[in-house]
Amino acid sequence: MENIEALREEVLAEIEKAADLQALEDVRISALGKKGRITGLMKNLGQMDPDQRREFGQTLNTVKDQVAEAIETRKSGLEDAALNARLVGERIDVTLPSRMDETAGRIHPISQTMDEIISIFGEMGFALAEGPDVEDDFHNFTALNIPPEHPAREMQDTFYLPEQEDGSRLVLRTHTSPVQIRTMQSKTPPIRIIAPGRTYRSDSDMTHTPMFHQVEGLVIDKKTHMGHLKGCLLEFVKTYFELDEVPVRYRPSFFPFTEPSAEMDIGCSRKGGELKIGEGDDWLEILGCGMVHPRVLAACGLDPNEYQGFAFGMGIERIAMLKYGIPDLRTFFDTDLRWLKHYG
Ligand SMILES: Cc1ccc(OCc2nc(C(=O)N[C@H]3CCS(=O)(=O)C3)cs2)cc1
Repeated sequence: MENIEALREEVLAEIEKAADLQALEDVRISALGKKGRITGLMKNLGQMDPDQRREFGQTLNTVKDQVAEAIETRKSGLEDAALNARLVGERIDVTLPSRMDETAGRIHPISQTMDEIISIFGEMGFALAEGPDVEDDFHNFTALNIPPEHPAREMQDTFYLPEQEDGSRLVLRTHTSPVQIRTMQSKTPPIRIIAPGRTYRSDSDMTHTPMFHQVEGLVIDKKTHMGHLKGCLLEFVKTYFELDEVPVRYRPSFFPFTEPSAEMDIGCSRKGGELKIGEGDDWLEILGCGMVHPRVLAACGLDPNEYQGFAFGMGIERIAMLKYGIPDLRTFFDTDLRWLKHYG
């Protein structure tokens, strides 16, 4: 029995000393394998008398279990150590700057502004509506109560495409209003849409480019009135400029497609050449708006006695210039990467 105890101590010591999984496996084979030292003792059982065999056998099984358990424990320890060694060796420091050249793409300020405005009105229940950039005379002018001799139809304002075979003239739309016309022709009220997109006017100076972006909105329902218009637009400017309160004022204006028409200003301060929205005693024009003219409703097949609506329109470049402090409109389209990196 003493030599079983001596062998147990010897094997347990070898297990503890095993420096890696292979060394441990070698100890296991040398102790418990077919020709192992513990297995070998089992062969002696045959020469013993029953009492001796029972006692020896129990002791031997106990030692086998203890050695097997010690091997498993040591194996788990070695596996954990091997895993930790890998984790340390293969650790990636995610805080290190990328080796990639940092010219990652950016969203253009115009796209950012449009997306934000669309999202704000989306939250207010407006659906996104789009339409063609090339429009016909009816959808871009006539249906909007813009009479034949109106200056907006002049060549110095509007881009005309070559005359069609039937003599009609197509234009590059001068506003996104045709989208609202098409919507009123195809959908039954209530209507709440926001119509963003490119618009074109034959203009070019520091505050005008031949192509620019607009977002217009339209609400058509029963008993809609100016209070709805003012509540809706106030909510928009508070959310867009991230202010709890924004002073606004409405100045009477004229657009053929709305009556009454107004321009909405927000309170701001320009002290020291720095523009601050929402405070001060100065004013900044943000958008135009008004109640949809009855003739426009009628042109789309809606009865002005049954339905009323309001509409508004804003220039995206103008809004983005305000929010991002961009001085020159033309820089939006210079594709200067330094500019895009700065404002993007
Ligand atoms: C059927 C329909 C009926 C009415 C509509 O009114 C859209 C409106 N737009 C304005 C307006 O002031 N727009 C300008 C703002 C700056 S801008 O980009 O130059 C164009 C006022 S009301 C539109 C569609």
